[in-house]
Amino acid sequence: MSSILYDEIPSLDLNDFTQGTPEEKAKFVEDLGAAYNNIGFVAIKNHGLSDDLTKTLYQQVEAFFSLPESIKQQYEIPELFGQRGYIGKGKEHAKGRKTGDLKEFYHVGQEVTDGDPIKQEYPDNIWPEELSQFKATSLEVYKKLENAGKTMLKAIALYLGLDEFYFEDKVKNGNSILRPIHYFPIENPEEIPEDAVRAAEHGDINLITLLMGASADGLQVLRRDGKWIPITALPEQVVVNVGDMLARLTNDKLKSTIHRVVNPPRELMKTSRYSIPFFMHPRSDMDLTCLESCVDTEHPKKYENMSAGEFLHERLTEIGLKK
Ligand SMILES: O=C(O)CCC(=O)C(=O)O
Ligand SMILES: [Fe+2]
Repeated sequence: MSSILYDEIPSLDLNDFTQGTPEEKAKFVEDLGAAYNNIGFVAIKNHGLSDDLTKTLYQQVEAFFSLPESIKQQYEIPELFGQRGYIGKGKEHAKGRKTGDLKEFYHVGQEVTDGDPIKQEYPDNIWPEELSQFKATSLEVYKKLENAGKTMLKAIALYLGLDEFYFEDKVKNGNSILRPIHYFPIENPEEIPEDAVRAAEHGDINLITLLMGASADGLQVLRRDGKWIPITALPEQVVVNVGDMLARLTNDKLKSTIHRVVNPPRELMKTSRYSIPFFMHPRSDMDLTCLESCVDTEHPKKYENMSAGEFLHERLTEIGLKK
């Protein structure tokens, strides 16, 4: 096993995998595997999201979070445990913490349209009436990121020595979530809890995360030697990282790296930050039992057998979204 200490996250071109020669495709798989084995994050270009679509979604998202609190609250439905719609300021906290993060966000989930009975497992999406393009734009971005995620999972499967299509049926109509986030301005820093941060250090729950907008300052990843590395993605790149479900499946061969979003310096406290992660989840019945190929005497099995649905339920309770 290699042990590279990256100073920044590696950059890859998804076209090498989808349109490249067999050599380019193999190199993509090898580079991706090395990056996920070491730091758990890469930045990719040619992910299929156009600049225009990205811009339109950001514009809709900024307009939504600018609505009066009383309107936004109409889209917060407690019975949904934050699975769909608006989730207000300070509601979510990282696992093992009590102080809420300095953010508000909105969850858009899977729209099942092909008669798959899994539709009954998912609550309906909630759409803000005030914004004419929010629904169409977020669903279009959802599809694009889901497709890019499926391609990344093909490369991951090959790296793990599995069939290229190993994940295909597991993520079909999966429980993925698109999450536009607003890290709101802090008018009076004295009034927030002393240990409150934009997003406290955490690992993501899902298989992989595709993050639009990580080019804004603040996102950092924890390197194996304990050093925090800032993410320096370009505007046209999407950052793709390993989540806890994929780490479980691979017995930590692929690393779900701890990351956080730090507060801005005091003079910038009154500014907003936006980001839009797409959390790629499988269907709830996916078995996350460690792959046999990832367990040996040097790497004893670390995780008990669990389905994706069981793991998700456990984690949502730990982060304050589910009671
Ligand atoms: O806002 C970001 O850049 C990252 C957000 C994040 O890590 C998360 O929501 O899980
Ligand atoms: Fe995260």
